[in-house]
Amino acid sequence: MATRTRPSSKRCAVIGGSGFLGRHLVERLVDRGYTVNVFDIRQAYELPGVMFHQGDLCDRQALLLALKEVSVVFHCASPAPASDDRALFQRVNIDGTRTVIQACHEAGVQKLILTSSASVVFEGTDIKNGREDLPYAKKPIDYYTETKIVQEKLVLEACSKEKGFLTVAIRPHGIFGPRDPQLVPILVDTARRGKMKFIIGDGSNLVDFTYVENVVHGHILAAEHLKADSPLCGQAYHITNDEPVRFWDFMSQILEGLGYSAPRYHLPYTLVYGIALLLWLMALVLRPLIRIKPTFTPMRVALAGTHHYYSCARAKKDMGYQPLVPLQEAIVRTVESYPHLRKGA
Ligand SMILES: NC(=O)c1ccc[n+]([C@@H]2O[C@H](COP(=O)([O-])OP(=O)(O)OC[C@H]3O[C@@H](n4cnc5c(N)ncnc54)[C@H](O)[C@@H]3O)[C@@H](O)[C@H]2O)c1
Ligand SMILES: CC(C)CCC[C@@H](C)[C@H]1CC[C@H]2C3=C(CC[C@]12C)[C@@]1(C)CC[C@H](O)[C@@H](C(=O)O)[C@@H]1CC3
Repeated sequence: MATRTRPSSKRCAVIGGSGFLGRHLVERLVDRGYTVNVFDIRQAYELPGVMFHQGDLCDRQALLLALKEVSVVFHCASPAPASDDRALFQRVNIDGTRTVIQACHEAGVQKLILTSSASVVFEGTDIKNGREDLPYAKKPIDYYTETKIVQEKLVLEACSKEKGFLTVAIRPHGIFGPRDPQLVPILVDTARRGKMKFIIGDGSNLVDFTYVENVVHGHILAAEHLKADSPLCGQAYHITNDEPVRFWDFMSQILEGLGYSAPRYHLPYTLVYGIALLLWLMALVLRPLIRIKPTFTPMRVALAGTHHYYSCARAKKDMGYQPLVPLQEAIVRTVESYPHLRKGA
């Protein structure tokens, strides 16, 4: 059992703090006067006022060192969705989150803020202005989503006013911004391979894309509003840009901003989804022999061809959330941040 010293409310830990969202969160926390411990399997940068602890979150002893005298923990670590590795997701998102909760108890942590995902309720059919009371997906499309559901339940069920351990889950959707290793790089790579010529479906589907600084703002508000007498205890909150946009308009704006052509030709949604499912099954069967990573996974096709946007009214009401950066400005800032991905660069 770790020896407890009184934690300061401005001392926090960010698990996954070397990642895209984690690093933006760490930078903002430092600006706001927090002392930050980063816990991650890799150290990606150095920052004054930030102490790095390298380790696997499944290792309780390693975690305990990073949680010493910490009162607030942000848990935003996860394997990348593209890894599609069931055992890894199970180990990190489920078993590892149990370990995080246990280590928080042992270290005397008072608040745990989990980065969940709005996808926990998405199973490939339209969601329009979805609220947090939508049921969890009964048939999640991929392992990532399957384990994010269990992870969120574990964290919310651990909330206990009696034990003085408060938890909340933030559900962002489609995070984008500078240094994102997923959305823009995958999009550009697909365009460079000549595969971004087609619009899946009729192109009218509305979705949420959320600028990383708004997601960070939602996390910090949640941490600061999470109190024993607040409605946040044990609840999930959507954090979005509150400006649903046509999926294909958003993609086209990023592509054209970087000098690539926007997709023009339409393909029927069911056809592309069927092909993606077939490719995914083939990749699964061949996995012991060869590792194939299809670009058009069933999850990506579902996200590209359906409506999925969420209401953030609960976050506005309970924690005074408002997006700080509007969508158009966010797109401009994002495009400018990727000069190395411009066509011809
Ligand atoms: N990117 C999005 O669009 C999006 C949307 C909704 C929710 N989320 C969630 O936000 C969180 C952050 O995502 P991101 O996009 O910044 O991903 P990211 O891959 O950039 O960051 C994840 C970090 O977790 C670390 N990590 C992974 N396994 C670990 C382990 N076993 N122990 C310690 N550290 C480990 C990685 O090293 C990485 O630095 C994740 O929980 C993700 O599920 C992301
Ligand atoms: C190949 C094309 C059809 C699409 C190319 C762009 C995609 C790589 C992105 C478009 C929407 C993105 C997205 C995610 C990953 C990258 C995209 C598929 C998530 C699945 C990442 C994990 C998050 O938890 C999801 C969320 O709920 O926010 C993301 C949803 C959007």
